[in-house]
Amino acid sequence: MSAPTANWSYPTAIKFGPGRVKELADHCKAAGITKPLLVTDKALASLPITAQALDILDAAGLGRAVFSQVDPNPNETNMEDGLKVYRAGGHDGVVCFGGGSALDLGKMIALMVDQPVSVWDLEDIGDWWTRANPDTIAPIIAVPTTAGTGSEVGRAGVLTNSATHKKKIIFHPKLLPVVTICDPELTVGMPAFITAGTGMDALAHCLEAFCSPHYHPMSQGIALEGMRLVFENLPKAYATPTDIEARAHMMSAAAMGAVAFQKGLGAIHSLSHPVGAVYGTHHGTTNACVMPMVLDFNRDAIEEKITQAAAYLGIAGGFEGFKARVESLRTELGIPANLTAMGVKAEDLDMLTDMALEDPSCGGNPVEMTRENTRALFEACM
Ligand SMILES: NC(=O)c1ccc[n+]([C@@H]2O[C@H](COP(=O)([O-])OP(=O)(O)OC[C@H]3O[C@@H](n4cnc5c(N)ncnc54)[C@H](O)[C@@H]3O)[C@@H](O)[C@H]2O)c1
Ligand SMILES: [Fe+2]
Repeated sequence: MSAPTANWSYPTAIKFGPGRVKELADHCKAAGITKPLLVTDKALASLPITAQALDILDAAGLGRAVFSQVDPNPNETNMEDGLKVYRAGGHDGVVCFGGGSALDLGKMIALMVDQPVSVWDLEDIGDWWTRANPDTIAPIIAVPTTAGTGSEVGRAGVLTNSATHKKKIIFHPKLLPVVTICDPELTVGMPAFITAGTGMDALAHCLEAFCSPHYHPMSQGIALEGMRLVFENLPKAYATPTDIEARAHMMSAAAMGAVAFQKGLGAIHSLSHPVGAVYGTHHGTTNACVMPMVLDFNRDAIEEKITQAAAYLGIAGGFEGFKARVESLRTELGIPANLTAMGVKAEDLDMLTDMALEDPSCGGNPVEMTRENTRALFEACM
């Protein structure tokens, strides 16, 4: 099988397949966007894939501009700078082009063009999103260049509050892109450690959704098949960056992870969010680092489910076999085996524990997270 090409409409319109970025201008026009602001990050802005996307917009006569002041783990200053460019340029839509950082920041710009409330009032808590004026949210087209976060099919963006160093999940139903272009050729140039970390983020989404106790059989099925795609294709994409078929399957797995995690996330993400916010570590790499320890932490609640998953995935040895597979994948991908190796300091563990317990991902963890067991989990990760 070569890399698949397909048009999907779940959960939004997904134009999937190699080379499909060429359709970018057509989709802008169809969405009523005549003057897109392309939001990307500083490193991507100088790469040929970004020049190619801009050429496509230029050839169609769309009056585009670029905003690339996007940090990894983007913050509200990036958003405010982007909003100034958006408003000054009279733009009428956002093309989010990049990894999760650029996608999320582009979504925040689209959301906050003209809102009566602060972005922090739109955190993914209860019905806070109803505080926003939906009519001023700009249309979003997403073009992922990593295969991990799934932000391209999600209705949330992660924004770091640079004053408090807390990562906040900002939610609105209209943050779902009107069209997503999943072109695996765009992911070929990712640095190897980003291929590894983003791919493990997709696995973390599928695994945590699968283990979450909430009732959502549709997500359960998607999460299981998403895990299969990661186990089979991430080592191939890492070893042979030009393997377009493996890259395509990883793009599917990333989107599936984000679809699945409406069922819930868990301790992997609630630990990883504060670590990323405080130390600036890569999100997916941090998730992968703590994944085996979180499996142990949740063992009593998930052993049966993981044993079923292992059988489907062709992994021998039930829970232990599954955990060993995660550990060997982590080693194969060159991901640190503990948080100490990622720069986390023992003296920060109390603060990180407090922050983890505030993270909304805690709510989806199959074992209740308390101050005592979360602190012990952090220690086990060091
Ligand atoms: N919205 C969501 O649902 C969601 C889910 C998970 C994570 N996130 C967030 O997404 C962010 C992480 O996103 P990410 O893991 O995609 O990393 P990223 O967007 O921070 O990108 C990592 C690095 O890879 C580079 N890069 C990206 N694509 C490239 C390519 N094709 N070629 C060469 N270099 C490339 C970027 O320039 C950057 O330096 C975090 O802020 C995380 O919290 C959001
Ligand atoms: Fe994630």
